[in-house]
Amino acid sequence: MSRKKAVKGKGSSNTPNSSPSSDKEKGKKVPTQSNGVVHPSRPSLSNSGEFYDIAFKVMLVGDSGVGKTCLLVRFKDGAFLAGSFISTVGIDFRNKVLNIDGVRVKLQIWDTAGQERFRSVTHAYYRDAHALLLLYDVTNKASFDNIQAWLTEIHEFAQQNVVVMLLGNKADVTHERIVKREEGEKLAKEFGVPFMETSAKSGLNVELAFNAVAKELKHREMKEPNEPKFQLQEYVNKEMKGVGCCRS
Ligand SMILES: Nc1nc2c(ncn2[C@@H]2O[C@H](COP(=O)(O)OP(=O)(O)OP(=O)(O)O)[C@@H](O)[C@H]2O)c(=O)[nH]1
Ligand SMILES: [Mg+2]
Repeated sequence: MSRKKAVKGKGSSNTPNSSPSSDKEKGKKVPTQSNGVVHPSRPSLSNSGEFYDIAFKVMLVGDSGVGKTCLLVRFKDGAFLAGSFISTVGIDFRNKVLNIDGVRVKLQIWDTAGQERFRSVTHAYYRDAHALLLLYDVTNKASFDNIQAWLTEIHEFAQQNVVVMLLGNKADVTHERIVKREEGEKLAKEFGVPFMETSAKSGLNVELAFNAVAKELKHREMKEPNEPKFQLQEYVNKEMKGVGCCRS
C-alpha cells in the first residue's frame, strides 16, 4: 500500500456548508472510496510530516460539558485542559496517526459542540463519520439520560455501519459521581454498543478508546478473507483499566 503524509490539524468550521471532507486537507486531492475511507494512492509531501496508510473520520458527540474537547486534547497532546470551561462553538478537528498492527491509521477527529443551538451544524457532519465516540459525564445524570436521544440522532444522520462507542467520562471524580459504571454497561448492552469509562483528567482509557476504534475500522477495511472478525468489546474488556488506576 502506498503512503501519504498527514496534514496537521487543527482546523475549525462553524457552518454546515463547509464539508468536513473537502477543504480541510489544504486543497490536497486524496482518492476516496465510496464509503469515504481514504486510501492514498501515492506518496506525497505535505506541510506536516507523518506518513499514513489509511484514514478515517471519528466524531466526538454528547451533551455540552461532558468532556469531548478535553478528551481530544488529552489524546492528541497528552494534557488536561484544567480551569474554566470554554464551550466549543460549531465544530473543530485534530489529526493523529496511530500505528495499528504495523499499519499507519490516520484519525481525523471531529470535536462537535454539545450545545443544542449547534445541532444542525453537527448533523451535516454525521454522514461522513466512520466512528462516533458518544460521551456522557458520570457526574451528570442528564447527560446520561440523553444518550438515548443521541443514539436516535446517530441512527437518523450517520451511516448505517458507523462504529459507535459509549464513553462514561470524568471517571476520576469519586465524590460527585452519580452514574455507576454498571449503569453505563447496562445501557451499552441494551443498545449493543461497546462501552468503557474514561477520564480526560487522569488519562484513564483515553488512548484505548481511540485505539480500539482505529483497530475496528482498520480490520473492517483491510481484513484478509480467512482472518477472524475483530471483536471490539472483547478487546476493550481485555485492555480496559478500572477507576483507581491511571493509564495515559
Ligand atoms: N474531573 C474531570 N473534569 C473534566 C474531564 N473532562 C472534562 N472535564 C471538565 O469538564 C468541563 C467541560 O469539558 P469540555 O471538554 O470543554 O466539554 P465539551 O464536551 O467539549 O463541551 P462542549 O464543547 O460545550 O460540547 C471542563 O471544565 C473540563 O475541565 C474529566 O475527565 N475529569
Ligand atoms: Mg467542547
